Amino acid sequence: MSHALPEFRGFRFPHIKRLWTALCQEPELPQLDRWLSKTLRDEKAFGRRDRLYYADVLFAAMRYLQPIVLLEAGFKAGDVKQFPALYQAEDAAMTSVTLWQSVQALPVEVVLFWLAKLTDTGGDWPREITDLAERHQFWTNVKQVLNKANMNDVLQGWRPRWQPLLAARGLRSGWSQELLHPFVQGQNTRPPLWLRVQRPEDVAPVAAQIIGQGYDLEQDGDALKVIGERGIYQLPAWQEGKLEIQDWASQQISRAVDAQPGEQVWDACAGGGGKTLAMASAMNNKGAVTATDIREYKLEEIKKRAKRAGWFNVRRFPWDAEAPLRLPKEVARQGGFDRVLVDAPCTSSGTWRRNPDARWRLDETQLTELLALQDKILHNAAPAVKVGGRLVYATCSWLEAENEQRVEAFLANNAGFTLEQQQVVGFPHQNADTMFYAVLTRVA
Ligand SMILES: C[S@@+](CC[C@H](N)C(=O)[O-])C[C@H]1O[C@@H](n2cnc3c(N)ncnc32)[C@H](O)[C@@H]1O
Repeated sequence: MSHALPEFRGFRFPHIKRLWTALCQEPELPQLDRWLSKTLRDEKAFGRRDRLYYADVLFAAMRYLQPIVLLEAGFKAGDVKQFPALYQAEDAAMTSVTLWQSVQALPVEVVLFWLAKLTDTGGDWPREITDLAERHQFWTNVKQVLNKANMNDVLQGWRPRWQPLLAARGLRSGWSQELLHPFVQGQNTRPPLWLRVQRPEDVAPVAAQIIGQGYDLEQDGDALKVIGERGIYQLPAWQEGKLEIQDWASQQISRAVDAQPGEQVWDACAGGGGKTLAMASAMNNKGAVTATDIREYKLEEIKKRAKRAGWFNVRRFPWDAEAPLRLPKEVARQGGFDRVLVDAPCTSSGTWRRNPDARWRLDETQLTELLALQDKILHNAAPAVKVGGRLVYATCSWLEAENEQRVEAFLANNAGFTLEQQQVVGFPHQNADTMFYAVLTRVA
């Protein structure tokens, strides 16, 4: 299930090389989707299909960064038997910084060669590659030795050091052995586009409109899954504000909050407001949603989106989780919020399918900092929940350390809360991102 690329055609190489070389000028591992939207906007000579093609190639290369670097190192070392040991050792020492430095040092044609092998893409070979026969032979041999060493997954861009983390997730969530391998492979495929319709009465007419425009559509309850997403912004339903793009796993988190009309709800880490809007939808302009975030500019996005959707009960202000929130008067009067969502900053490991560069950023330092931040946010958000109210802790990560272990740490210090349920939702059970939520009740 590798990410299928159209066959390489030599006339496209100069453009791929130019784009890849420009990408490698970035001093740090770049966030590819942002980089692409900025860069491709300036490529006036490209048509729509060109843009999609070049974006696909760069996305694929980003997914396979580590195997590309290490295959070249192994080829240069020339001892195929030692390749699994070399891979293990390099993986143990590699950080996002050293990986990116190694990528920057590789000739672009070498990147394309290994990318073609890893993704099973046929077509032309860059003419700069003069040792093709030896490279083909090395590839055939490498696959055999990795297979023998039970290390096939490294050719999916899966780091050996993630193996125990995935095993722990499998154990905790009861994923069968048969699910673990597709989970790894699935990291190299993009999930489809999921849409949320603002108002329940619009679901059927909007679905009919999307199908009428020639899209393939599947429904999971009220969530709509669109295949062949490109051009969705032209739909009248989109322009009329009836639709939001929101991953299916993310929709399940807002549903777990179960906001009711007339309640006081706080979205503590609201970001651009994906979940704020979903909760406002459920409340239908009755009661209020308070959206906060440390980054004030993100809250501006919520203002626009709420207006577009016709929700007038969303208020916004910055909050940086250094201390508990000063409750708005009417919330204080009722003893706190009815529901609080803490959608915490995390490694985003559950979004690797969409943002392939995020996987290479996951390292010990990043994780340690995030765990402390998650504890702090949860600890300082909790006092705002009224007795009898609900606290939902969520991440877009599948790592136990960011999820169940944070909930355990919280419960150990907050005896007034009980855990109702916790689970990972989305991929591999659904074709979506992978996310986690825990539902807690304040009992005292
Ligand atoms: C996972 S994102 C939120 C995504 C958002 N809920 C959505 O559905 O679109 C986490 C958010 O936490 C915010 N954040 C990071 N550190 C914070 C802090 N110390 N206090 C409050 N928010 C923080 C980030 O700015 C980011 O927007």
